[in-house]
Amino acid sequence: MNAIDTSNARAVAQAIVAAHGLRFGAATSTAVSAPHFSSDDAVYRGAKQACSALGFIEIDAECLAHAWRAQTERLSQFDASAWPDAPVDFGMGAFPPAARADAFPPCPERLGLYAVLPDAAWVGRMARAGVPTVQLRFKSDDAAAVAHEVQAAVEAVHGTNALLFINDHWQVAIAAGAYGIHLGQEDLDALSPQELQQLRASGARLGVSTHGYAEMVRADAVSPSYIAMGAIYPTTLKKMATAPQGVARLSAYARLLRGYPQVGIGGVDAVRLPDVLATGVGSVAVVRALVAADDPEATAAQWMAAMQAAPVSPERTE
Ligand SMILES: Cc1ncc(COP(=O)(O)OP(=O)(O)O)c(N)n1
Ligand SMILES: Cc1ncsc1CCOP(=O)(O)O
Ligand SMILES: [Mg+2]
Repeated sequence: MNAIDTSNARAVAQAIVAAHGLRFGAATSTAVSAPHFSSDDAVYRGAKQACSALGFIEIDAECLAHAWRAQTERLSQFDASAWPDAPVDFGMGAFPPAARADAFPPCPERLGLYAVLPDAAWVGRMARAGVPTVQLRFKSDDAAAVAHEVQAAVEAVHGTNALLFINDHWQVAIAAGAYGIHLGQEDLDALSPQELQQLRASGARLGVSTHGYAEMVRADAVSPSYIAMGAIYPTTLKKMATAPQGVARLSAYARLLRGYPQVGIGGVDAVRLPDVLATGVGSVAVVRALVAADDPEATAAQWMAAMQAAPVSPERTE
């Protein structure tokens, strides 16, 4: 490792881009404007410049830059090759998160194939096909229709081993006794402290969506049962506010979040599945790969076999 002058932000930026440009792609120059610096620290400034050049959005470049500075202080040296991956450097809570006093109830480390489904009939169908984790993602403002569909989904998994998460409609899900609830960042933001407390007290598992570093830190603050990361690839199912993350970033996220059950989602198909599994995530969530398949049961069986055969990433066993 060549010694880098850590008082020289430009040298820090160049060293980080040189070490990680191939992996994260894109950067041809460190001259990309970093719109705002919140500190004068040269490692922070150089890292923010580098992470911006590597294509990270502002809030993630900011988050990463602080982590680079924290890592450098903690190790008493700057190592451009060491992409930050210690939760403590991101200001996260104690790991493993399941041991925290405020942790949501645990769920399996490897949730396996995770089918995200539009109605209770699909939930029952995939649960009976042996899919280990299913989600009802029923988008409706009609309270009666939501209550009916959630109750039907809970009943649909009876007699199967499927773990059922309900997307968005957390109060209805608690009332119906669902295994867990999945919330996005906006859903979390909409909760009052009292509502978050009510959710915690319910005993339901909580999964949270994330789309980058800043959102992972936000998700970690509520100590959820699992963290979902995406969209990995382009998806036509949902309009995403952020660009597809790709597997290089997903691998970095998975390493940071080791200790959480992890779910990768967004645009995964049979061809892409091995690359996603190689990142170490213990679960892959899909909509179209199952719902639009010619034979959803056969497709689910193939995917489950592929996921069973995937080796546990060494990073997950450290
Ligand atoms: C497993 C899983 N991951 C992510 C999502 C997306 O949740 P959210 O960001 O709240 O968006 P909507 O699904 O509500 O449109 C998910 N549902 N499941
Ligand atoms: C709900 C959701 N959240 C992030 S990507 C996505 C859709 C995933 O659907 P598909 O697997 O068909 O791309
Ligand atoms: Mg949502």
